[in-house]
Amino acid sequence: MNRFEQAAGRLMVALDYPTAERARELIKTLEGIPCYMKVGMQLYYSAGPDFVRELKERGYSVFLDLKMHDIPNTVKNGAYSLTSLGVDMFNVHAAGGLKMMKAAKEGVMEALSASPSLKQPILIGVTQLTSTDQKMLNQELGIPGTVEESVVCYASLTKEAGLDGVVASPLEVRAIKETCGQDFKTVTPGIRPAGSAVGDQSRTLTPLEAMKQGTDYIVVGRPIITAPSPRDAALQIIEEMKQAW
Ligand SMILES: O=c1ccn([C@@H]2O[C@H](COP(=O)(O)O)[C@@H](O)[C@H]2O)c(=O)[nH]1
Repeated sequence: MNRFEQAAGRLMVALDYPTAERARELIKTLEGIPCYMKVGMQLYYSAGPDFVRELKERGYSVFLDLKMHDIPNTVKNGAYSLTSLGVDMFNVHAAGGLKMMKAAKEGVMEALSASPSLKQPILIGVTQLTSTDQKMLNQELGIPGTVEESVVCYASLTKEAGLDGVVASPLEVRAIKETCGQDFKTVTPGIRPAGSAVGDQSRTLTPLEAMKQGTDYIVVGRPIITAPSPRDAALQIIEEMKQAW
């Protein structure tokens, strides 16, 4: 694998579109770039599992970003379904607690036992959303301490539950890896190339800065999908990622 492919495989493009048709247009412009495709609630709720199967048939790795958060039994059954669907990565909210996250892992393992040809998905916990800032954490959510402390606390809980990693901002990657180990995966949204609009994100870094923090995957939506040329935007981000090595 060359450096371009290595970097592209760590870029997750957020297909935040209302329909499969719109997502397909973007995918066409990114042809030949072996990035991960992230399917979130907007697209999944409209296009469903068929669109995930289509992405898999086209050879993409798929992160299904549905952030499950429910009682343990429900999450276990959801995890069973998503594992059976063949996604490469999916997530649950760490705020659902240890029992809920362990149940998610059980759902994965039961699906794998029922269909041994399935590949085990990477299962990750969402810590604090990258839109959450210090004031919101303390005053709205009623969680004391710093954002980093809360993120590391959720990351430790996620590891204890047997999951593979977390979603966090790139600003917390070093602290997460120091506490949970270098192999514990970090998936980081809140990526903003220099000069691009921050929007509703609160905890951001550029692609290069995020890679230098040691993140495993960067998630990029609007800076690519709303760019005049999404292909050029994605290629520029990959070039920036490569500079970290
Ligand atoms: O904490 C989180 C968890 C998930 N996301 C998702 O990542 C993308 C980011 O999109 P941008 O347009 O680059 O802001 C989006 O799909 C979110 O749902 C996140 O941003 N933060």
